[in-house]
Amino acid sequence: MFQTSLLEPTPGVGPLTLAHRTQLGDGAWVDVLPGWLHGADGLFTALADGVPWVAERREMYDSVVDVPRLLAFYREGMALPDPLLDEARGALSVHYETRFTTAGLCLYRDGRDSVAWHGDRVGRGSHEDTHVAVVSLGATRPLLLRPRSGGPSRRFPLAHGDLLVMGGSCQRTWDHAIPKTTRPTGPRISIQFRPRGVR
Ligand SMILES: O=C(O)CCC(=O)C(=O)O
Ligand SMILES: [Fe+2]
Repeated sequence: MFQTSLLEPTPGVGPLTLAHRTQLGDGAWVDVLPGWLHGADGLFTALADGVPWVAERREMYDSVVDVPRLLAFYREGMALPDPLLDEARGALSVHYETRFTTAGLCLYRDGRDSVAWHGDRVGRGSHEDTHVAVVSLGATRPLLLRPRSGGPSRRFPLAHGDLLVMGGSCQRTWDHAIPKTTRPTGPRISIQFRPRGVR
C-alpha cells in the first residue's frame, strides 16, 4: 500500500516569529528558521518535475560558459508553480512588511553546481535596504556570507524546508555564495522571493 501521504505532514508554513536573527555587521542581518516549510518532500518533487528548468549560458570575458545550476524565474504577476509557494510568499510579505513580487528558482543538480560570490545588486538592492528570502529544499548546502569590507565568511547550512532571509544592507555590504563541494551531494532546489526591482 502507498502510505507516503500518511507520513508527509500537511503542506504549510510555520510561524515566522520563531526566526532567529543574526546581526552580521555593517547594517546587514539574516533570519534563519529551520524546517519552516512543512510538506517539503512533495514540493521538491512537484518543482523538480513541473518547473520548466533552463540551462543558461553566459558570457564570461571572451568565452561562453554554462551557468552551473538550472534556473527558472517567475516575474511579477506570473502564477507560481505550486500553491505552497503562494502561501510561503504571503506569510513572508506580511511578516516582513514587504511585498515579495518575484520568485527565482535554482536547481543544484549535485555538488558541482554552485553560485559564485555576489550580492543581489541588480536594481534597488544596490542602493537601498532590501529583503531577499530563500527557501531551501532537498540536499543540505551551506550558504556562505562574507563582508565586502573584508573579513571572515559566515556559514549557514540550509536543509530541507529551511528558510533564510537576508535583510538590511545585506545585498550591498555582504556577498553570498553556495560553494561547490566534492562530497557526494544530492539535488537541492532554492526559491528566492524578492521585492519589485531587486534581482
Ligand atoms: O540558492 C541559494 O540559496 C541562493 C541563490 C542566490 O543567491 C541567487 O540566486 O541570487
Ligand atoms: Fe543571490
